[in-house]
Order: sequence, then C-alpha cells, then structure tokens
Amino acid sequence: MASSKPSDPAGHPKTPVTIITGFLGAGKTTLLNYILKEKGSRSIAVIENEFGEVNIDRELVADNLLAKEDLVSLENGCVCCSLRKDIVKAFAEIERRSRQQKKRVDAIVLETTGLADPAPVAFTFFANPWLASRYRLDSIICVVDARYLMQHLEDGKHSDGTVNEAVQQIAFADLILLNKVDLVKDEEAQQQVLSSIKRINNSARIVECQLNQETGRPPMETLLFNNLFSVNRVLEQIDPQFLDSDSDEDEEEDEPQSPRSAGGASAAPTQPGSLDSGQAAGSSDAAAEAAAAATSSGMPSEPPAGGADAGPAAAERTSGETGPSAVAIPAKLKRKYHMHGHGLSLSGHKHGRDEHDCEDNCEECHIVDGMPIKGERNPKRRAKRLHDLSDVSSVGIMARGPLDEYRFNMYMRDLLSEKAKDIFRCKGVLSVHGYGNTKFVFQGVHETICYGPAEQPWKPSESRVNQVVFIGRALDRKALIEGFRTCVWVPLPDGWDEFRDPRTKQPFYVNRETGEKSWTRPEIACARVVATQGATQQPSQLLPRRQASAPAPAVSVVAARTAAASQPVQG
Ligand SMILES: Nc1nc2c(ncn2[C@@H]2O[C@H](COP(=O)(O)OP(=O)(O)OP(=O)(O)O)[C@@H](O)[C@H]2O)c(=O)[nH]1
Repeated sequence: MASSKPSDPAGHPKTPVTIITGFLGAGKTTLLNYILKEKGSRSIAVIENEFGEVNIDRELVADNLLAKEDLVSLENGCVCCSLRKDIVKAFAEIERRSRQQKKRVDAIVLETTGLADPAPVAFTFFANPWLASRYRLDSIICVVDARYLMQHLEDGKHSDGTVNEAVQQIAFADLILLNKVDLVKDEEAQQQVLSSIKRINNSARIVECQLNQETGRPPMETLLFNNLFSVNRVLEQIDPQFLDSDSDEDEEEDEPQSPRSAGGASAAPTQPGSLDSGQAAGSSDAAAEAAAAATSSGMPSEPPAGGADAGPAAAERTSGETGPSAVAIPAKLKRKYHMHGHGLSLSGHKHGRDEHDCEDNCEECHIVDGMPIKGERNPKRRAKRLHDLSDVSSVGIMARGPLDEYRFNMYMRDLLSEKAKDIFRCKGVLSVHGYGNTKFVFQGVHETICYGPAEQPWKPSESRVNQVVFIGRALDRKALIEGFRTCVWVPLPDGWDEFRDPRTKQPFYVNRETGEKSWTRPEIACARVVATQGATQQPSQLLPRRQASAPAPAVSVVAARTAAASQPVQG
C-alpha cells in the first residue's frame, strides 16, 4: 500500500482516489490547488495528466505541493486513451516514492486532461487487480465551465457515434462543480446550463461555485473522502457495459511488467506520453521498483486480501494462481457483471465444452470473486467507442528571453479575434520585459483570457523560458510559432527610447538625437526600409551594429506532436 495506514475517515483500508475531470479550462487545476492548499495534515499525492505538448499545469500545481515527489505527471496525451497504460505505472511510482521517503499517502487525486473520457479511466480501477486491491475510487468530480458548457456540448455532438467528452465527463460524475457562475449573469442562461447538466446526469450532486474566489469554493470535506462513487449507479444509469473490457489495450501489456516477466526490461513509458521521469528519481521502471521495494523495504504495507502486496506484477501472478483477488464488489454487481460478461444466465451456462455454475469464481471464464483476471479475461467486449481527437491538436512553444508585453498582447488579441472558437485552451508561463523577477501566468479559455503573476517569482537558479501551449481544432502550427517569435523582446537600436501612450498603453519610440517619433519598433522599421529601398541605403547605417548582429531570439518548439492530433484513438 502507498501508506502505512491511510487516514480515511470512512475507515476504508484502501487508499481513496479522486478523479477530477471536466472540459479544457473548466477549473480543474484551480480546484486541485485549492485541495492542496486546504488539505491540512492529510498527505495527498497527485497524478496530473496534460494533453498539451508543454506541461504548464505542473508549474501551476508545484507551488502548492509539500514536495515535488508528491506529483507524477503523465504528459502529452490522454489517460483515457494514449496514456491509459501509464495509469498503473503512475500509481506504482507514487508507491515507490512514498516507500522511499517513508511517508504515507492518504489520498490520491488524478486530474485528467480536459479532453479525457473518464469511463476508461474509472474502469481501470476495476479491471486491474493490482490497482483494485489497493485503491478505491472515492469519487469522480466533474468541473463544469458555466460559461462554455453549452458550446462544448454543441461542439461535441458527433453523428458518427464517437464520444462527446463533455457529455461523458458530466455523465460519469458523482459530484458536479458548476464553476465560473460569475461569468453567467443571465438567469435564463443559468437555468439552461443547469437543466442540460441534469438531463445528462440527474443523480450527481451539483454545486454552483466560483473556484477562483475564496468565498465561492465548496467546503473541503465535500470534495475528498466522500465515498460517492458507485459502480451500481454507473451500471444502472450510465453504461451497462462499464465493466466489460473495451479494448485490446486491456490485455497483458496494460500492466507494468515485473522484472521476471519482462526479463528485466524496462517498463518505461512509451511515446507519445511519458511518465514524468524528471521527478522520478531516476526510475524508469516504476513497477519493477515498486515490486522490489514492497518486498525489501521496512515500510509497513497493507496486506490486501488477495495477497497482492508485492507490486502490480505480483498481483498479476497471485490473482491468477490463488484467487480470490482482493477485489471486493457488491454481490449485485458481481451478478450484473457476470451476466454482462457472458451475456448468459447467472449460472449454469455453457462454455462450449461443458456447462457449469460460475457466478463468482470460474477458472475457465477467468473470473475470480466476480472480477476478470488480468490477461485471462472475459471474452466478451463492449463495442469500442471512438475517442476521436483527430482534429484536435496541441502546439507547444518554448522561447528564451523576456516577452515584449505589448506585442504579446497584440499577438493574442489578433489570434483570438480570429480563432477563439477553435482555440479551446491556451496557457503559459511567461517572463515579461520590464517586470523584474515576476513570473506571469497566462490563461485562456476560448476568448476569455487573463494574465497575472504566479504564486512564486522566478527563482535565481531558474532558467527563464516562456512556455505556452495552445490546444484546439485546426491549429496553424507555423503561424502560431512565427507569431510568437515576434513577441520576444529584443533591445532597441542605440539612440532610441520607448514610451507608452498613457491611455492605450501602446508603446512608441523616440529617437534621442533627431526627435523622430515612431509607433513602429525601430529595428523593424529599419529592416523594412532596407527591404523596400534596396541598395540605396546600407543596412549597417540603418540597423545599428548591435541590433544587426544580435542573435535571433531562441524559439524552440517542442518536437513531439500530440499523437491524438494525427489519428483517431480508442478510448
Ligand atoms: N471567472 C472565473 N474564472 C475561473 C474560475 N475558476 C477558475 N477560473 C479560471 O479559469 C482558467 C482555467 O482554470 P484551470 O483551473 O487552469 O482550468 P483547467 O480545467 O485545469 O484547464 P485544463 O487543465 O487546461 O483543461 C484560469 O484562468 C482560472 O483562474 C471561476 O470561478 N471564475
């Protein structure tokens, strides 16, 4: 177990897991930061999943963590599809770290990307014996953006049967935080949002809130350790096939491999996503280490009922050999699951060769205690649901050097005036010229955009790299990068000073010697003159040497393109 004894007020022996879901920009990280700030003496580990090429959330969450080891990042993909296999590895990594540091973990919060379908994520806690033996799904919290919900529901309508992420997120929620109520003043619009939510999910608790305001947040005790997740509710009201396997990915390789089964090979995450190895204390084989640590460390660990305490791989072995596994599910569910899985009667069904009763345990059906055993699964699968993100991509940009405030504002203004509908989300961490050590955070959800200082300034040892990510539909990668490149501040040519129009804040430039005033930044004006006047003017006369020879601002683009951007993926 991750902890010596989780301090779960409900008295559960398993560590509770809270999944935070909700569309891009709804307020998930704001909620997570609130939880981390208000957690009191509880020790909370975080698994944070980021769709974008550049991980901004890690930066935004890190300040509220007691230790950087409390955060495991799953980057550049969705835990519901491309990174699904990494969920178990992330939990194993948390266990490895908590053992190493001899500290308990009371609860784990998993923040999914705004494009994730929570169903396959939740399913993993039932399908994977190792996870199921040590963790319980406490609740799925869906943060809803009151301002953009209607647009997201409408945008997500697919005639081809693919998943609408916004609908799935609400449908699977046990608690819905209807956030940003401050942005919807119109009562009719508020009612429309509320009734749309209720039409999708009328059993979840809905709490209207304003997560970015101290006075608008729900009480902490309603968020964690609330034991709201109910498999029965999911089966009865949302997805009768919830517990059926849904993809080939649930096969053997779903598990982190044991050193034995993998021949010592690394279970390192595969592209496009990656477990945040930067903070993984050098471990790329989290599962193997967890297995080793479990047997060698002096850390007390919970003995799960199924004897699956020696890491995920061991759980795989024991559940297959000795059963029953540690998975405890209600009798009603077992029956339901079993009926599902077989599509036959609860007992006395045919296996092709003989007929027998196997309600709870059946070697032939690979059912132990009513649950499928890893790799020896119930053969019936639910129809695959396409989690189609083929037209959604992310563009990550990293640039060294402070930004020119005005140019960056203009760049964003022009971009959003054209593409706000398609840019679902943009965010970044910025260094801005003229603001000393202040680190700026920039957050955009469609056309709503805001900048503000981060909780912590740039540290002296920190490399000041601007990091920005855009997530949306039909993004023009080249234009985004080129545009951003022009925002990096470069020194003025000698003899020029910058001023600001007091009303519009637009900068203008004055030549000290000649008194010439220009609204265009001199070095660009000079370059244009050169271009248009050709050989009649020498560039070196117009462009001061310092400027002419100044190195181009280093703008680098994160190489990997989000996998989901190029092809539909299963989830
Ligand atoms: N007006 C308003 N803004 C809010 C509220 N809650 C959060 N925000 C802002 O919404 C923006 C997005 O918030 P995040 O918490 O980063 O959203 P997210 O769901 O984590 O975003 P992704 O992880 O990118 O999907 C930030 O600028 C927040 O400050 C609120 O109640 N009202």
